[in-house]
Amino acid sequence: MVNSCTGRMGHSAAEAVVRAGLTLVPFTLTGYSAGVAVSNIGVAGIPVEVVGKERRQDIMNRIREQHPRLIVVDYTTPNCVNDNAQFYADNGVPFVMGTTGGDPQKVAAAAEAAGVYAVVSPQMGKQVVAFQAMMQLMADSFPGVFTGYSLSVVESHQRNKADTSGTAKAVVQSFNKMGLDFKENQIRKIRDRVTQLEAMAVPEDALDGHAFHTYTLRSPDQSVEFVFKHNVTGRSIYAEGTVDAVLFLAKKMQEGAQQKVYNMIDVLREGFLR
Ligand SMILES: NC(=O)C1=CN([C@@H]2O[C@H](COP(=O)(O)OP(=O)(O)OC[C@H]3O[C@@H](n4cnc5c(N)ncnc54)[C@H](OP(=O)(O)O)[C@@H]3O)[C@@H](O)[C@H]2O)C=CC1
Ligand SMILES: O=C(O)C1=N[C@H](C(=O)O)C[C@H](O)C1
Repeated sequence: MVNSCTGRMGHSAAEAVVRAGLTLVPFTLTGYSAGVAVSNIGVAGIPVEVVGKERRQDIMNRIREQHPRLIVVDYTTPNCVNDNAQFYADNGVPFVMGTTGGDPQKVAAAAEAAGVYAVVSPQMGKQVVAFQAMMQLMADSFPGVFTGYSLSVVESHQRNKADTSGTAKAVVQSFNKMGLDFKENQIRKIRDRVTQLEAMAVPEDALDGHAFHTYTLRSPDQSVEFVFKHNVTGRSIYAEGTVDAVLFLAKKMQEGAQQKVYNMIDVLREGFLR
């Protein structure tokens, strides 16, 4: 089940689910209430019924009965991510949480408390996850290595992305361990199209779907500069990674693994890539 197929990322993930030969549950949640939402949307030719909050428990009861091996994928919005995670946990349903914002620790805690399997990650793109893991490794191996250096973080995304990049926030935590004094609220968020086109060189056809990240570190005397950059256009990298996370969870469930909550670095480490 992918929530929400009405959104860009949810739709793309649902298409990847179908491409991978998995069964897409023909229901998806929406933030709208009854009577306002479109009642049906198509994903790769499959009609998917849009379900408002007032019906979500009834529909979830039906889905759980019909699909005992159900796994939910969530790409919704920062303002409902914690409520959704609690809903899945309360229903004992394993989930892949790709939605950023909200309180990711609470998302993980909800799954943990309910004993529900989950992958929670602000970044599903495997190669970007590998970069994240590399930064974590560097921080763990050489804590304080960049003490005294300055850091600038710039992230550019489509105009209607509400929150600051969850990926940038996660990478900043590693830089903090490396000795860089930098707060999440110092991340420069670019959402205006002119800057995206002119300063960030985002291709025009990717303005509605891109994730450009640049991390620049400079020594106190400005004689040394490090630049780490990952620029993504479109959404396929995340959609394919989402399917990997779903398959990884299915395997963990089958094995009855003791650990319940994972991130994408765990998925990568297990070599669970298609
Ligand atoms: N982990 C990763 O690798 C990635 C994460 N993301 C994250 O995914 C999220 C979604 O991004 P994107 O698809 O671009 O955003 P969109 O705005 O396109 O989609 C969000 C969708 O969420 C739905 N929604 C809102 N409230 C609820 C609710 N209460 N219950 C169910 N659905 C709801 C909306 O549907 P409606 O309008 O019908 O209410 C909307 O279609 C963001 O947090 C983004 O940062 C994005 C890319 C990669
Ligand atoms: O909203 C997006 O588009 C993305 N969100 C994630 C984030 O907040 O880091 C991942 C990627 O940047 C795309």
